[in-house]
Amino acid sequence: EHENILFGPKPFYPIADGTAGEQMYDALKEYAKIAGCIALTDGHTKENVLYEDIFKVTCRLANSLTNYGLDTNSTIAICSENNLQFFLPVIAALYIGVTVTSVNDKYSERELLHNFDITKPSVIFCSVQTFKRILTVKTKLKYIKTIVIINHNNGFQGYHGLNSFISNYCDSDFDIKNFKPNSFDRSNQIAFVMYSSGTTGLAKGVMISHKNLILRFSICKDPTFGNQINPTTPILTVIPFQHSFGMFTTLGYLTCGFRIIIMHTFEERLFLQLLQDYKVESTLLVPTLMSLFAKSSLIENYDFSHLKEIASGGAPLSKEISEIVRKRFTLDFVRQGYGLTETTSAILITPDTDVRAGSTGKVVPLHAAKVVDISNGRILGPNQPGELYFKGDMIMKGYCNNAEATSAIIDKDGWLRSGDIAYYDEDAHFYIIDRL
Ligand SMILES: O=C(O)[C@H]1CSC(c2nc3ccc(N4CCCCCC4)cc3s2)=N1
Repeated sequence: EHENILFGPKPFYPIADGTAGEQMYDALKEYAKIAGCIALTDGHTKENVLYEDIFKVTCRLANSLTNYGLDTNSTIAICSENNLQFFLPVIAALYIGVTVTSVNDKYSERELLHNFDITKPSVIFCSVQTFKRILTVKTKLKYIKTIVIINHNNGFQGYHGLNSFISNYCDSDFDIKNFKPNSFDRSNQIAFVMYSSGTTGLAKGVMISHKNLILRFSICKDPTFGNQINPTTPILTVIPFQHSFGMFTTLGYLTCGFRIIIMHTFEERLFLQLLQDYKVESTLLVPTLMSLFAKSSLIENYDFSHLKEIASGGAPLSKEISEIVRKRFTLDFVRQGYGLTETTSAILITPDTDVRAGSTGKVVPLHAAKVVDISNGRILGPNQPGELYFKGDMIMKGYCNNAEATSAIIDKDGWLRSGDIAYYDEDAHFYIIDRL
């Protein structure tokens, strides 16, 4: 009965122990020892944040959150555009098992109210830019205890900035040498709640466990499906951190010690200038930006000799656009990944040595896929289109407080329905055809 079920290969490295918070802590502690090792660079302001800064601030912030009264039953929200501070509350929460829910920084108050109604966060970490909307929403929701403005040191209008929150709640005798992330059951503890409309219209809360997340950490280090682990490797990303694609790729990059150049708004000239000036080796794009580069007249003006890969995700990428961009950047291949919010991150990824034009890749380690005939439920063989199903430890725990919607998408054997029509070729490379 394993007929026509496609399994990913063994992981290159065995799955590491510990929660996602413990694994992140170990990685940051390691890179913090490399003097001057840069973690993040703001592509707009050129400001840098070092691994040792992130390590120190996240440990102090975790201690502050604990003293504020948060624990593994608590949820915090992050509502911010891409910036250098975005991951500080996220990582601090991972250390102590506080659940993080990330909401779209472009959302209206009504959309924010709907999302917060699902997750009921007690503290909202926002930016100067989102503060006004968050303050209005807070006045309507009694379970929100306070707001912290992450890209402001001292805060304003009676609310703390990141530094003033820490100096107010961190142990006065805090010594980082004594700080340790909490240990808890990584399979059950919810690390994130992300929002997805799934196969219906209404936004639901997707529960991602620490176990789901450490599988992403493992895959991003896999030489075939991810990147080589060379600290300081420059990566450029414009993917919104608030969405699964940007959140889990960037967290993965931090566990690899990469130098991540970030943008909060896409500007073509700046993007190309950053690729050149920082000798970027890999960059993440979405298909709309791939199409823009397919038509761009600026590419010839820059030197991309260090660029090894362009990787696309977040939506299907046409073979034509992929080929045009590959040639224009004189690359051997453009890599693709396919994932759903419900599968944490990419569950199909082009293996870097075997990229087929138009294919979104092969099944990642420790997962399985099958293509099902929607008329009779039979599992199909190669080159026969049907509905894609997935199974494995990146499949979400379920939808927040919505057992009915969960059982509608994950069956009793743990197979998740994708809602996408696809086929695979004789060598198990997958091709997405359409949305159901
Ligand atoms: O389409 C979606 O709803 C979102 C949910 S999470 C997601 C993806 N996550 C990832 C994570 C990584 C990648 N990569 C592109 C392929 C090259 C190697 C890995 C990076 C592609 C994707 S697409 N797509």
